[in-house]
Amino acid sequence: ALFYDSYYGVPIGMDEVKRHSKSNTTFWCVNEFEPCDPNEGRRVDGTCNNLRYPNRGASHTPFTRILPPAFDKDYEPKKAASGNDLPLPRVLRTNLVSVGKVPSQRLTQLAIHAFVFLSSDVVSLHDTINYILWRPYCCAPRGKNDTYCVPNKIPNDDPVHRFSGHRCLNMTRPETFQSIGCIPKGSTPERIVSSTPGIDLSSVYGNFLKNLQEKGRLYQGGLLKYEEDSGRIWPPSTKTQANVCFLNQRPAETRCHDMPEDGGNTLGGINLMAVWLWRNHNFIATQLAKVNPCWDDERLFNTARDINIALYLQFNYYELIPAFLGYENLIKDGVITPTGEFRDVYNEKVLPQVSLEFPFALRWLHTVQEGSLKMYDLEGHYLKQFPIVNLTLRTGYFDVDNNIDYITQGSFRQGSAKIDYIADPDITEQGLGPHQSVSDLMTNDMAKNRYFGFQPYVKYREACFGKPIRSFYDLEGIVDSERIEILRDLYEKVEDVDLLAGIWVERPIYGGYVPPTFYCLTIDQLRRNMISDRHWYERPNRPNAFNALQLGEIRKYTIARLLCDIGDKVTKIQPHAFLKAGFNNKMVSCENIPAINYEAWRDLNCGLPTYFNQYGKDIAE
Ligand code: HEM
Repeated sequence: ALFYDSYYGVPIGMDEVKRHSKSNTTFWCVNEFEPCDPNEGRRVDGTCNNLRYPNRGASHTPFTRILPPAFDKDYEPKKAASGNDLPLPRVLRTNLVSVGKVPSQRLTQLAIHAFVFLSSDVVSLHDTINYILWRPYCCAPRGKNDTYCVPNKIPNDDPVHRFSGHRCLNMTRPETFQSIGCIPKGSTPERIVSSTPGIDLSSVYGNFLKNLQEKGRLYQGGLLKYEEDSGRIWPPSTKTQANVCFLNQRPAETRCHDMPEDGGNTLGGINLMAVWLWRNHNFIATQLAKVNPCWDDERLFNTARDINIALYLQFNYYELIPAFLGYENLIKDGVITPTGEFRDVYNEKVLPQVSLEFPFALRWLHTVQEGSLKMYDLEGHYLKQFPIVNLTLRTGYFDVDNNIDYITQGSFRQGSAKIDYIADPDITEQGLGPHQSVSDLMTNDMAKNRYFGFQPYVKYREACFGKPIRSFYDLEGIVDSERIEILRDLYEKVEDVDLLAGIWVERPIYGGYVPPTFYCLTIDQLRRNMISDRHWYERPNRPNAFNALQLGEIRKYTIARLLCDIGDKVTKIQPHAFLKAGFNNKMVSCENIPAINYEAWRDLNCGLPTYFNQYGKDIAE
C-alpha cells in the first residue's frame, strides 16, 4: 500500500505513519491506498482520480477556496472595517430573513430532498455531531472553558426569545486539519471533512473500500446487501439498540440503516434519497444480469455502480440544478450541454476538490425547506403531516404505518417552501427538533460564515460579476430597496456585509430563481467537478467509458424514472417531478416516463442475441 499525507498530498514514510498511529490521527491525516492503475474505474475512496496527485479526491483532503480567507488575529472571525464587532448572527438572521410558511407553486419537496442529498455527498456530519452529542454544553458555564465552544448569543429583544428566556444557541467551531493535529496549530484553519470531494454517491457507497465491502456488498449478482420487510426493500439494518437513530420511538420504530456511511440515517430528505439510490443500484444490477448472464458479481457490481452514479449526475445536472439556476443559464455557462453528445473537458491540472464556498452557499437552501412533510395516499389524497426536523436520526419512522409510501407520494405532490426571503419557523426556531432545546439553523449558517473566514460579500460579488460595490447605493438593482435599508441599519459599511447576508437578500438571477452570488459559487463547483473528475460520465476517454448508445440511454433519465423504478408504490407521476404537476407537466402512468434500455449494455460475449442492430437502433421499437 501507499501512504500519503492527507493535507500536503505527498507520500510519507513508515516513521511518519507510526507517529500518526501513536497520536491516534491516522484516520484523519493519512490516506492509505493501493498503487494506481490508470485503467481502473472510479474508486470508492476517491484515490487515483488524479494520477499525478493520487490522494487528491480522497476523504480528509483539503478544500480549495474561491477567494483567500479573511480572519482577525489568531484566526478568530474578522471584525467590521472600523474594528468594531460585526452584528450578532442571530440579529442578522431575524432582521434579514422573515419567518413564515409560503408554499411554492413551482418546486416540489423532492427537489429539496435531492439538493440536501447532493450536499451530503461532499460534507460530513461531525461538525453538527460535535455540538449535539460531544459538546451539548456550550451554552452552560462549562462551555466557557472549552475553546471548541462558540455558541451564538440571543439578544434580549429577540422577536421570539424575549418571551422564552433562551439567550444562547449551542454551536462549536468547525473541525480543521489544525484542530485534529494533522498540521501545526497557528496556521490558517483549514476545514476537514470525511466525504470524498467527488459527487459520487458517498452516502450510498461510502468513502472507504473496507466499509463498502463489509456493510455494502452482498457478493452475489452485483448486488448491495438488502432486507425485505412487508414487501419493501431496505438497506441492511443495525441489529443493536445502540445506534445513531436516537429518535426512533421504540418499540414500534426500530429500523436504522447499517450502510457504509451514517448519512442515510440523518435528515429525512437524505434518508429517502439514500434508500432510493441504494435500491436503484440493485435494480440496475438485476437488469444488467438479465442481459449479461455471463457477467460475474464483480463486473455487475462495478458497472451498476458506474451507471448509478451517472444517472444521479444526469438528473442533478440536467434536471435538478436547472430547476433552480435556469436551463439556458447553465448552457451559456458551460455547465450542461444541449446536444446530448459526449463531452470531454477533463484537465488533470485541476485537482478533484470542492471549494469551501460551495457547500456553504448551499445553506441558502435552508430558506426553501418546508417544515411540514405532507403525506398523501396513492391517489393523491392528503393524509397527514409531520415536522421534517423531527425526522433527523429517526429512520424507524419511515418503516411504520406505510409512512414511506405516503412520504414518497408527498415528495412529488407537495410544494417546497417558496423562494421569497421567508424561512420556515421549524428551520429558524427548531432546526434540530428534539436534539436541542432550541436552535436556528440559519443563525448557525451566518456564524459559520465567519468561522470559515470568508471575505465580505462585496468581494465575492466583484469576483463573480466584475463590478465593484463601494457603497450601499451600488446595491440598487441587485438588492430590493427595502432590504438595502435593513442592511444599512445593521452594518456600518457595505464592505462589512457578510457573504451569506448578501446571498440572503439578493434579487434572483435573470433566467433563474436563485441569488446571483449563489449561482456563481455553485456553477464554479459544478464546472470544477467535471473538469477535475477523470471518471466523469460524459467523457468518451475514461476507463470503461460508456459508448454512444449507452450515454444516449443515460440521457433519458429523470428523477421521475427513479421513483417509477424503485419508489414505493409509485405508478404515476409527473414527468418533471422536481416541479409540481400542472398543465405542462401532467401526471402520467409510469409506462409513459422514458426508461433506460439496458440492452445497450448487452455483452455479445455472453452469447445472447442483441436487440439493437448495427446502427444502434432498437429493433423492438
Ligand atoms: C429538515 C431540513 C434540514 C435540517 C434539519 C438541516 C440541518 C442542518 C444542520 C443542523 C446543519 C449544521 C448547521 C451548523 O453549521 O451548525 C446544516 C448544515 C447544512 N445544510 Fe441543512 N438542514 C436541512 C435542510 C437542508 C437543505 C434542504 C439543504 C439543501 C442543500 C441543506 C444543506 C445544508 C448544507 C450544505 C449545510 C452545511 C454542511 C456542512 O458544511 O457541513 N440543508 N443543516
